[in-house]
Amino acid sequence: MDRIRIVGGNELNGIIPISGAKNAALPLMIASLLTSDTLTLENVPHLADVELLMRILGNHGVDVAVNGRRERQEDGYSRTIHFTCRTIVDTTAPYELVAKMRASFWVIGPLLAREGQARVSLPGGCAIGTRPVDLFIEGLQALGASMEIDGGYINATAPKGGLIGARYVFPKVSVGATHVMMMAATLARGTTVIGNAAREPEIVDLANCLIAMGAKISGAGTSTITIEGVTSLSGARHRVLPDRIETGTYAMAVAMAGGDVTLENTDVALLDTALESLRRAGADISPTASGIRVRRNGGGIRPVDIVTDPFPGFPTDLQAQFMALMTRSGGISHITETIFENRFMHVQELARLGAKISLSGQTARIEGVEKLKGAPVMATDLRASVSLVIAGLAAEGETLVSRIYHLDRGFERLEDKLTRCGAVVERISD
Ligand SMILES: CC(=O)N[C@H]1[C@@H](OP(=O)(O)OP(=O)(O)OC[C@H]2O[C@@H](n3ccc(=O)[nH]c3=O)[C@H](O)[C@@H]2O)O[C@H](CO)[C@@H](O)[C@@H]1O
Ligand SMILES: C=C(OP(=O)(O)O)C(=O)O
Repeated sequence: MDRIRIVGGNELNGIIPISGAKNAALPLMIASLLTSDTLTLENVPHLADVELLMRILGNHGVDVAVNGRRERQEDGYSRTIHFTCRTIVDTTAPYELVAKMRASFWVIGPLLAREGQARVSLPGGCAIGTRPVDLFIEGLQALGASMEIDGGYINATAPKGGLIGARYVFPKVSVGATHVMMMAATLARGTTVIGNAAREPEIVDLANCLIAMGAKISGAGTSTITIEGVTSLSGARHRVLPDRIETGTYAMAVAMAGGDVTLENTDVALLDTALESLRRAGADISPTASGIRVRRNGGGIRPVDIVTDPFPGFPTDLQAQFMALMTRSGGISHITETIFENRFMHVQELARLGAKISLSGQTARIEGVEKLKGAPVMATDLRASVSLVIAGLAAEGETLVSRIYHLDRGFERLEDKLTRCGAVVERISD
């Protein structure tokens, strides 16, 4: 199994191109199930999750054509991909595929809206909490669907004549359930109003693509989204928005290792809260014409407390990376995780590098240390894995990160992007 070897101690200097967002590309690809025309997506990152979703969509009858591969290598292998689903050939999403990636469960919305039925396995995904699907069930029930759990699958059936628009207020903010409800409602009869909707930029990106396909949606990016159902959607061409989690991850890597890096093809507005926390920690951050310049020269890392929250709060997907940074701060910081109850799997691995972290409920107390020392580590989820890479950049000697298939789910050309900025990072294939 591949591992990543990092020799710490080098500053990062140069340019890192930011890829299209995994968490936008996935729902956008799924939206191709809503139309018999071609949906063309530009800036699709080359990631294991994207490849897997292509297979899952193929199973439902989506024809996938890739072009533009490596058309601009500097942009990070982003590809333009055409998705065409003339007819849905299978409304079942099997366990073998859905168990590997949680977002694949989201096909339930378009399948139900277009075909009136779906049989979708209960999902898997990163091991960061129990991650139930009650909100999806309640939301789709509000649109008139009958939802039954049978043998690990959800059998969903729309009323005769299709889903019916309704007003539904989520009892808790959910990104996935908002994506699904929004997609399902585009083809429902009448108007749907989603209350307490997720406001993440990826929701806005999906809404913009659906609008380009002919959907009538207003309010995406606020907590109330209104969707007026239409009878059919057409094809469209849409560019996937920049990955704000990848952006924040590299910004934290620079803050950790020191240096001066410009993150290209991204936007400060996508991660205000996280960048503000980084500024308080001592990084110098400024917007450029096409991205963000991050610097930390000389000064130490200051301790900063954070609490994760739905957008526009501090993203849970950057919590592990920020914790890695705080292990080298000049004091004590606290990190509280409010989204996922089991998202501290990186704590014991960071401890192998010499970090001093104690946990009390959902809060970690991090006592900054003078130095970290390289060690073999492994991670059990995507963002935890990259937090170990960040720690390794500042650790003395060699850090070997195993189980890096997690990293390949969400970081395009990670070792290449870091190496070009002066880090010593290499993939070892055993
Ligand atoms: C592919 C993708 O975009 N994944 C992101 C998405 O995951 P995902 O969409 O799975 O996360 P949600 O926003 O749905 O989860 C938020 C919270 O709601 C809970 N919940 C969710 C659904 C439900 O039916 N019942 C329920 O209780 C979850 O267990 C969690 O505690 O948003 C998360 C929160 O920003 C990110 O960490 C993930 O990277
Ligand atoms: C948790 C994540 O992904 P998923 O929702 O697919 O498990 C993530 O992107 O950090």
